[in-house]
Amino acid sequence: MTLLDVQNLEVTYPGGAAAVRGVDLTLEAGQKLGIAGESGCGKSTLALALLRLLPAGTTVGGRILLDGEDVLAMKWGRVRAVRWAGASIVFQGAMHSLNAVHRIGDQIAEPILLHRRATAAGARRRAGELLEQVGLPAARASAYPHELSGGQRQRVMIAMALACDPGLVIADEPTTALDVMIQAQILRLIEELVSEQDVGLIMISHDLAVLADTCDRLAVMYAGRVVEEGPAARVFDDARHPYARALSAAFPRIGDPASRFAPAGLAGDPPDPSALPGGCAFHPRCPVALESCATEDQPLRLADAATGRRAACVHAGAGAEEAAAVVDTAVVHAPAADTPVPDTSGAGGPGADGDDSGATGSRAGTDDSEATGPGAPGCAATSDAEGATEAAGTGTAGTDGARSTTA
Ligand SMILES: Nc1ncnc2c1ncn2[C@@H]1O[C@H](COP(=O)(O)OP(=O)(O)OP(=O)(O)O)[C@@H](O)[C@H]1O
Repeated sequence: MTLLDVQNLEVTYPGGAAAVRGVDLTLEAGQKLGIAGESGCGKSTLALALLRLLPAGTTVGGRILLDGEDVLAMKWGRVRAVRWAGASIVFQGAMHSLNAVHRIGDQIAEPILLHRRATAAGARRRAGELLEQVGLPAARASAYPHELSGGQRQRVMIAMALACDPGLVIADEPTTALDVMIQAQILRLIEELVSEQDVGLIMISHDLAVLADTCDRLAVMYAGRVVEEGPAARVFDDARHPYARALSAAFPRIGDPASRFAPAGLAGDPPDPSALPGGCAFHPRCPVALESCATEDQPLRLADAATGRRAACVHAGAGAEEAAAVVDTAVVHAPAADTPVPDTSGAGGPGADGDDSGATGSRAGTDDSEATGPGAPGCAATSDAEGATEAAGTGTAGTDGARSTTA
C-alpha cells in the first residue's frame, strides 16, 4: 500500500530560492527511504514541506498524498491532526526541539493527550513505556532536557515521534550533532523501531553510506531535484547519475582496498537555488556533460527496468550499462575538489537571504494565521513554522518578512 506519494513538488522560498523542483517520490507502508545530497540540495525543505512546516510566504506546488489525502489541500485543523498521528519528524538538534522548562515525560505525554484523547494517567504510563522502548528508564520522565546527554535527548525525540503511532517518521539528519558511537546507536534504534512497528521512514542525510546501510531505497538530490532513485544498494554501489556516482565514490567501502583510491570529490559547489544554471543544473560540474546539457534538462526516467531505478541524466536509460562505465571513468578522473570550476551558472552569490520580494504563489506553506497557532510546547512537529524551521537548522531567513506579508 502506498503511504506517501509526492507528485511534482515545487518549493520556492520568499526571495526566489527554488529549493525543491519537480520532485516525485513514493514510499510504501513500512518502507525506508533515504534522501541524500550535499548541503543546500533541498533535503530539509522537502521534509518540512511534507508536514507544511515551511515559513509563511513560501510557495508550494504539486501534491503530497499521505495515505491518499493531499496534505497541501488540507485545512489547518486537519494538518495539525496529521502531524504526530499520521507523520512525525525527528530533527537534528533535540535541544532546540525540546522545551527546556518542561519535564520530558510531560512533553512526550502532550501529543498523546492531544491526539489520542488519553487520560493524564494513561498518557504518563505510555510516556514511560515509550522511554523504555528507546532505551531510557521510565523514571527519566521527570528529568528536564538539560539533565540528559545529547544522545538521550535524541532518544526522547524518537519516543515523541512514535508516541501517536504514526504511519510515517521523517528523520532529518537525526545524528548530526552526536558523536560517532552514539550516532550508530541512534540510527540502529530508529531502524529497529520503525521495522518492528511497520512504520514508513524517510531518513535524510548527506551520508550515502549510512543511508545505504539503513534504507530500502535511496533518492539522491541535487539543486532541488531528485537525480537518481532506486534500491539503496544499487544506487550506492552502481549509481547511474554522475552526481550520485561521485557522491557515492566519496565514501570508502570497508574491506575494499580499491576504495581508498576513490576520487577526491567533485569540484565546485551546488548552485544558488535563486540563480540556477540553464539546462541540467549539474552540467557546470559534470565530468561527462554534453553540449546539450547546458540547455536541456533531463527528466527522471527509468534507467534500469529490473529494479525500477530512475535517473535524470542524458547518459541514463537505453544502453545504461555502457553509459555507467563512461560516467565512472570520467568521475574517477574528475578534477580534484580544490580545482576551480568555471562558473557557467551566473550563480555563486550568497544563499537566499529571504527578503520578501516576489514570492506569490498558488499555495503558501503557512498560508493563514492559524499556521502559527498553538501547538504542543516543545514539540517540533506541532510547533509553529518558525520554530520548526529553526529546529531543522534551515535558518529563519524570510520568516518574519513573509509573515508580515500575510498578516
Ligand atoms: N527560510 C529560507 N529562506 C530562503 N532560502 C532558504 C530557506 N531555508 C533554506 N533555504 C535555501 O534553500 C536551499 C535548500 O536548503 P535545505 O536546507 O533544504 O538544504 P539541505 O539539503 O537540507 O541542506 P543541509 O544538509 O545543509 O540541511 C538552500 O540553498 C537554502 O539556502
